[in-house]
Amino acid sequence: MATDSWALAVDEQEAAAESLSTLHLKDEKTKPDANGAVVKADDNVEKTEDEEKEDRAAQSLLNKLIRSNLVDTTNQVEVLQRDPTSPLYSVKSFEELRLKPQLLQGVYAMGFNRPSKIQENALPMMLAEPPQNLIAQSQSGTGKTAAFVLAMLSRVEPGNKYPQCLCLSPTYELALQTGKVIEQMGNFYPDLKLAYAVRGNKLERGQKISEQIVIGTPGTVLDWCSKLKFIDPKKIKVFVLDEADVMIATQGHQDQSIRIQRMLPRDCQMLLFSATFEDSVWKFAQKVVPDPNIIKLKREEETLDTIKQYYVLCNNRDEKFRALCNIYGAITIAQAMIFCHTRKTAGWLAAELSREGHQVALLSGEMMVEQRAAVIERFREGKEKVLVTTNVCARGIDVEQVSVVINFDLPVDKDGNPDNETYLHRIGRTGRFGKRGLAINMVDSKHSMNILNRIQEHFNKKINKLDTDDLDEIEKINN
Ligand SMILES: Nc1ncnc2c1ncn2[C@@H]1O[C@H](COP(=O)(O)OP(=O)(O)OP(=O)(O)O)[C@@H](O)[C@H]1O
Repeated sequence: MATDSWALAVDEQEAAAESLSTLHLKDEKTKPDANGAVVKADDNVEKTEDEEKEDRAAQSLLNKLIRSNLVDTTNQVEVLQRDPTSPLYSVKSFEELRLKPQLLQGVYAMGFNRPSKIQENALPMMLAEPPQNLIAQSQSGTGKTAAFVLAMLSRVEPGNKYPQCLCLSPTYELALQTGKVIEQMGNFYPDLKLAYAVRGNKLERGQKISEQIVIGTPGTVLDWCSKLKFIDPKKIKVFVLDEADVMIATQGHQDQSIRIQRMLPRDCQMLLFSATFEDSVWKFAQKVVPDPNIIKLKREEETLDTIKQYYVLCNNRDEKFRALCNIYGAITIAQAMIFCHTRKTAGWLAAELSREGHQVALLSGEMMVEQRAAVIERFREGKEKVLVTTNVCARGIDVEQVSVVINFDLPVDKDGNPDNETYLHRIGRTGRFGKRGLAINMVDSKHSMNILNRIQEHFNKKINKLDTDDLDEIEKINN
């Protein structure tokens, strides 16, 4: 039958997509290295960062695992109302939202005192009557998950034993993280139950789900709504599509999400969240969220204004290492991050630095996400003083207390051109953390000198030469 064949195709798509997205999570043949970090046994293959597929889902999970509180931002929220003539409400306290007492209790029990920047505008919109649709974009850690969980919990009726809120996540692991927030915030609803529609969660055919909130990945949710009929989509009141940017990066998820959305009643509230908002996300968002209100919160701009930048001229990798040791010998570096172009160089450098007696942490692409989160956590706590990493691993991770950044290799894109954006992100600071910083670039060829010059021109900021054989000169840079 036609329906069976597409359901089968969906199955296959999701299985393929999930095996891709869990690539970094699988325990491959691993062995602990000198620092106790786990690295794959066969690490001899030279892989450039560009060959390492950027795994957005893994990155997103990593961010969630290492985040302990809200990312504060001074940028203004941009609001586009569906009906521009209606007054725009924003709230400065949770009390103003007139939440059910048990929900307010849950919010306070989580330690939230006041709404975050995006929540100030998003919450009144999401809780309005009649329900309104919303597309919201803000960087990771600004309170999106907490906002839509609150919206679901305020609409759910625990007395009704069937699914009323449906939340789509790109992966099983991300679904679990959101599930934890629902459980925490919904802690004071004794009858509230949560079901995970994820691969491997098998139910008997013909069964109906009694849980009021279902969270899952698109393929399985689609099966549960259509082929298996565990969920009656017509009874869904709130539909959340989380991490839309990650979602559309996975093949098949976009179509599946749209198919699910088509089964929902017209008056179902549709909410979509994304950390970024490139064209493809925007197009997708418009397909799944009719008549939306739109909220955008710009990322804090990074600048090089408070950073002293230097370069060191070397002939090869060993000389770069010696220069690094000289720098360490001359100035006191509380904590440094060192970026390498390949995993292999990163592994080699970490081992050499350990041999020299440094406490080194290595962040490498083949580590499982949880292990990477643990390494970052230890580094943040100051247990290690040097973090050696490739760019792919460190993308999007802020370690605010790092004052020295060393580009052991300069950032280049896949065509070998300077990657200015990555340079800025590695070294730059946002206004808020405007502490002075020090950046040292290692140059080991004509080609890398050319890259450095182009970076210099791009930012119109001078990068001074540093002679690492002259200890007095090195000492001066730290003043
Ligand atoms: N109003 C608030 N007050 C204090 N802490 C909050 C508030 N809202 C959320 N948080 C906390 O801030 C952190 C980030 O929030 P949240 O996970 O909702 O952000 P997000 O934008 O969904 O980011 P991500 O997509 O990475 O999860 C979490 O630890 C959360 O518990």
